[in-house]
Amino acid sequence: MSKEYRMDLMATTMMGQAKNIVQAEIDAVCELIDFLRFNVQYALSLQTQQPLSPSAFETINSQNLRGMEGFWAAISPFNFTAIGGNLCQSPAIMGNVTVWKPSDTAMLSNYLVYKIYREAGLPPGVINFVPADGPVFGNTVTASKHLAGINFTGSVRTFQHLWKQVANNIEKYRTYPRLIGECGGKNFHFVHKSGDLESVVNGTIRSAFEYGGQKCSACSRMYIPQSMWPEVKEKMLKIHKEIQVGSPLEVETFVSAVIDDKSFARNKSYLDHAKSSPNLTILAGGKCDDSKGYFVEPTIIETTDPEDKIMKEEIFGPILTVYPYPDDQYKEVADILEETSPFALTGAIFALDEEVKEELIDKFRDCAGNFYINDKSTGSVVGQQPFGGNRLSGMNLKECCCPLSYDAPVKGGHYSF
Ligand SMILES: NC(=O)c1ccc[n+]([C@@H]2O[C@H](COP(=O)([O-])OP(=O)(O)OC[C@H]3O[C@@H](n4cnc5c(N)ncnc54)[C@H](O)[C@@H]3O)[C@@H](O)[C@H]2O)c1
Ligand SMILES: N[C@@H](CCC=O)C(=O)O
Repeated sequence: MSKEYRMDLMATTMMGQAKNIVQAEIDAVCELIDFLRFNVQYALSLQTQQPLSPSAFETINSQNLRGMEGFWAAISPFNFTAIGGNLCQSPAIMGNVTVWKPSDTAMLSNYLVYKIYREAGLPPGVINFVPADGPVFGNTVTASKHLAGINFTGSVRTFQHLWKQVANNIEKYRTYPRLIGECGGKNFHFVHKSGDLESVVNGTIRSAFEYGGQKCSACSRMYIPQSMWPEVKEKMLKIHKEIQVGSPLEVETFVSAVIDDKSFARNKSYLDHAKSSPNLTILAGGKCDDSKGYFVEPTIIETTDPEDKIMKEEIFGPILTVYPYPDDQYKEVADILEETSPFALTGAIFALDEEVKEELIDKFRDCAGNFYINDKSTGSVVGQQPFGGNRLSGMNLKECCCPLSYDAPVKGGHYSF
């Protein structure tokens, strides 16, 4: 990809989706290129999987991969330019036609991705870029008898709605549509008293607040031993004071506005809940302002109730809630975590005690599609930490089914501002 296009992809992602320059590069350039490279290599490797031919002198058996009849609907979220560029092109690489509906709030960068594909030689009619209202698009594609599949990333609510629409129309289709959905999360950091304090502090600040907590993998709840909390809190509050909130176009900005008015209202409702609930104390942030841009302060909340709704529901903004627990009760608290939320996208444990580590890995095996050990819950790299959620977060469809995709060194999560 030319330097000009890489710059344009970053610029459109910064302006349209309010990513700072670092986050825009990770997403719109690096991850998109990684997806393109990975998908081609993966498609080629699928071709090599052939059935047995036990008596090759008499019979040669073969299996050919071909595109499906009809079209795939690719429906993408606002938060990653690379995800839009991936959802539409991965079915196309396998020989399918896709109709790509970008998010209403990521149109500019996504259109540029489409133009780059066309300029790179993609024939007309293979990937069809169709900006549209979500429900109008959903109603239209699920009513078509030619629907071959849906490649969706976004919220649980939208995916379940689409699934129901397909079920209601099931008798109309020429072929059974394949449904692929990767959805939301309520990602956790679970700290044991043997965890490395600096990794906890830096990893949690990054995971909770990079891109304003609008990565599907962002940490939004943390469980920490009471003995560690005072020092971790002090260090986190110190870093919090240095976080720059502002325009994504300013190079020192760490957190910018959330994506739109709906997101602002959702974030505000959780801040209002925190202000009125006796179980919750706002330690830092807590304000929001939509007079110019939809700004929500990076917020750290402490809770005395690990089952408060703020520990269960996806907020998708820069709001982190921390539950300090009695040090000797980590097993009981792990049980609570396991049951608290219907999501299971990403999670991380911070523990250096080998026995405890093994115990927690086993305990949380179904709580996260991507599981991190002594590292933050965000930042998966294509081909290195295959991504996909469990339970309501997704279908765990990754190129590798290993539930423990990443065992990082203890210092792996370090970061300096
Ligand atoms: N698991 C993952 O890999 C992953 C990655 C990124 C984002 N997400 C999740 O995505 C969500 C944030 O993205 P969002 O706000 O764009 O999600 P969303 O569900 O609001 O929208 C996703 C897409 O669906 C479209 N849509 C909305 N209603 C529709 C309908 N009735 N029929 C058809 N399409 C419809 C939207 O226009 C958009 O293009 C969060 O829940 C986040 O966790 C998950
Ligand atoms: N690759 C991203 C996940 C994408 C979801 O929004 C991460 O792990 O940070």
